[in-house]
Amino acid sequence: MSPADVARPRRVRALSIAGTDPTGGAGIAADLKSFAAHGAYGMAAVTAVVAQNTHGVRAVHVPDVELLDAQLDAVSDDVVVDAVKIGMTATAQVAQHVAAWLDRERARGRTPVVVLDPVMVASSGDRLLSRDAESRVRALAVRADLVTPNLPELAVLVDEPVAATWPMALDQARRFADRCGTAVLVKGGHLTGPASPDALVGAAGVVEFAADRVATTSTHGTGCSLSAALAALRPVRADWPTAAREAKAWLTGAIAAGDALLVGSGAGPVDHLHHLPALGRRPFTDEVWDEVAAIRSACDALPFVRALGDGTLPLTAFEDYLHQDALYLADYARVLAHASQAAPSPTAQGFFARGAAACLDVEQRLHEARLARADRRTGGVRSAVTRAYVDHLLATAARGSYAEVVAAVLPCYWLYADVGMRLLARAGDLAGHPYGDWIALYGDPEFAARAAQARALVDDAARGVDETQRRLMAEAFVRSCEHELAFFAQSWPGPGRHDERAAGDEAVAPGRVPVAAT
Ligand SMILES: Nc1ncnc2c1ncn2[C@@H]1O[C@H](COP(=O)(O)OP(=O)(O)OP(=O)(O)O)[C@@H](O)[C@H]1O
Ligand SMILES: Cc1ncc(CO)c(N)n1
Repeated sequence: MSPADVARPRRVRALSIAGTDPTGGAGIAADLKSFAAHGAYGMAAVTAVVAQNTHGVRAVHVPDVELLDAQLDAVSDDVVVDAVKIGMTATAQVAQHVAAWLDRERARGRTPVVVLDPVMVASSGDRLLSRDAESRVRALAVRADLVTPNLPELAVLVDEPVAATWPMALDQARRFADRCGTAVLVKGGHLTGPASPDALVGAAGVVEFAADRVATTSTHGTGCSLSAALAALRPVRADWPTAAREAKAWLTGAIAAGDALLVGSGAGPVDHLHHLPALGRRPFTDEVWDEVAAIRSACDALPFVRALGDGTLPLTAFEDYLHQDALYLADYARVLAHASQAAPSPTAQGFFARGAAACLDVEQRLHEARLARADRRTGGVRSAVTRAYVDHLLATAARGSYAEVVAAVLPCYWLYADVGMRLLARAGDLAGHPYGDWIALYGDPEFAARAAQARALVDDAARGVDETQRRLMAEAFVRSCEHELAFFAQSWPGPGRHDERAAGDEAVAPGRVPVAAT
């Protein structure tokens, strides 16, 4: 036995033994997607090659059973299988060979969870199991831990007419479960009416899983997908009811999301990955960086930023800016502390806590060294621009989610690292540069690395949220970028200065001189 067999696997090793569907909605393709959607490592052995699409089955080829045996042995000679899902067996011989393989696994002391979806007829009405194979499928059911028939399949298994009502179906399931000693998940997809319930019928009684019927034709492969989900989940869930409740809720969502796939013009497939909306999307920060391209160019073009870079900025304008920045950073630090408090991981918690401390420490030191007048270091009046930015951040912290807050605080890292890097590259040698200390601080690769870490945390947050939240994150980010632009612009003494300041400055505290008037 290899060390890998002894160690606990990170994922359930799940094997599908089933037929194919080149359009990916049913059979092995559906099983593998369903395994992945439930965190399992998927494997597959092909029983039958089926030419089918969302309209129906065109041709079926069942390879020699020797090839099936060889596939199954290739898997079990090499891999410990934790869960097996058996779908289309096609012929009596295939069903018999799968049963024999299960017996060989048991003889080796292996006891994978076995879910049997007794596929007999496709949703299109085409037969997928020869009639003489039906008794062999019953023999397979005896070896399974769970059988998942739809109503017509259940009728065949008990050799009775198709149940006309849900109570009749439950009664058939009860009798079949007793007869073969295997739990039955009877599926209500073929009922008519506003509901599509399933029920688990076994030794522990009947557990029903209610669900509204989704008004859709995207139900191709629902049975395959459900049985594969059950196989993937059972090894890592306490019992069948827990696994079934979870699989059913997931499947209902997958059915509802199926139409949007636009796959085929018949009965379309379900969206197995509907619960992972961020999958395959561009990272959030790439998307919003493009959204603020105009703001970034406007920042670079600001007379204030250009003059800061080439050293021609009047010192009073720089001090004016730094003073507002000190006032800003004091509140920004509070918002970072809030992000730390709400953070979902120790990494994020530590990052934002250190960020809060750094604002009050490293960056404030620049202000203290720079701002000769003590009243500008420790107090003073926020300009309207500063207040608007801080109010946006504080409001986001008060009302928004963690994801929105981190999106709102990101521009302060990222835009500064971006501007700083370019100013440093343009200035080249900072020796003798009047604002060399400022440029060195924000142009530092160390600061760029912190901005990159902030970006990664924002992308982590974006992966876990729905579309509405993602939009709110983008809004918070863009708004902060707009405030950053206005913030740089506010201290420019000449043309190009944002002039909303004079009109909207914060009320002057008694005895205080407004910044704009100094
Ligand atoms: N329109 C629907 N809305 C919600 N759930 C549905 C709908 N149709 C089927 N289901 C669910 O999908 C699962 C499969 O049910 P169904 O009885 O259709 O099995 P099946 O016939 O084996 O599926 P397949 O279409 O793969 O052959 C069950 O959980 C059932 O309740
Ligand atoms: C291969 C295969 N298995 C199962 C079904 C039932 O949907 C199907 N259509 N095709």
